[in-house]
Amino acid sequence: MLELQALTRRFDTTTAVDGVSLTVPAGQMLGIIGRSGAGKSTLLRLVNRLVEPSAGRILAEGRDVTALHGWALRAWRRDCAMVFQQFNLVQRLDVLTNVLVGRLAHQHGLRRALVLLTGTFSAAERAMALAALDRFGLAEVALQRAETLSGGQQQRVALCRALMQAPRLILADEPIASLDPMNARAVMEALRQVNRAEGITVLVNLHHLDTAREYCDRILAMQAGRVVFDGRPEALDAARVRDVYGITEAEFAAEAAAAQQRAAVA
Ligand SMILES: Nc1ncnc2c1ncn2[C@@H]1O[C@H](COP(=O)(O)OP(=O)(O)OP(=O)(O)O)[C@@H](O)[C@H]1O
Repeated sequence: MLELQALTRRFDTTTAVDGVSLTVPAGQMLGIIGRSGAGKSTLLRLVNRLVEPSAGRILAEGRDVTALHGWALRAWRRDCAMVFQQFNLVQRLDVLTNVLVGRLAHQHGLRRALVLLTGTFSAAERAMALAALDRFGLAEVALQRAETLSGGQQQRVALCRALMQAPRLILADEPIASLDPMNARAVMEALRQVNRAEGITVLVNLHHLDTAREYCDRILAMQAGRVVFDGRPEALDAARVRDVYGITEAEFAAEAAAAQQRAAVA
């Protein structure tokens, strides 16, 4: 179970996340929605401490994550795999190696240095990476350079890399914002599969309400750093959207489409 207690992050005059309190049961698929600048990315990055809180606490199974440092913080970050909007693969490397990179989180000291220098992973690790790729229909492209793959394929490779960390939590920051609808669907299906099959908790930032409704157990809507809705997807109907955001669902969707277009050309 993940618990956020009055979590706050300020950047100069902006309060990106403003006193967010929330409990996420293990195995939940939580969709976080909000207009641009609502604080979604900052919230995710607070969870794995890529961004440090200005105030508040994060607890994981009762343990104070906010107080961790050194190896314990590294172990927490390994528990929280991150999936990014732009995939963040090494384009000139082959797909299999990109996936194996996720395993580096489990290597330390001399062994890690050796792997980094020589790129030699064990047969067991390579088999694990291939199995992950195979699960998402990507085994055939394992030896191709990442740059030869479509965006949707690249994002699924990034998910395989995340799984190599053997995470407890996946933090997916706008994972489908740069993808066309078909690829977006494939990536959301893959995320759901991982959530359902392994019971990995997923926190996923989304621009599209419909996607959040279709795939998530629960939706958190943010506005100006605050939680303005937290509940079952079906409770966030058109009337509630208007209530919460002061715009219609169609306007919300149009904004999301514009954001998606900006992401695609970025
Ligand atoms: N490193 C930073 N320095 C200064 N301001 C920041 C920083 N990161 C985020 N912010 C500000 O905090 C607010 C929330 O940003 P955040 O990226 O978390 O929102 P978001 O909901 O993810 O938006 P988007 O959907 O556009 O990615 C914004 O006003 C943003 O400009």
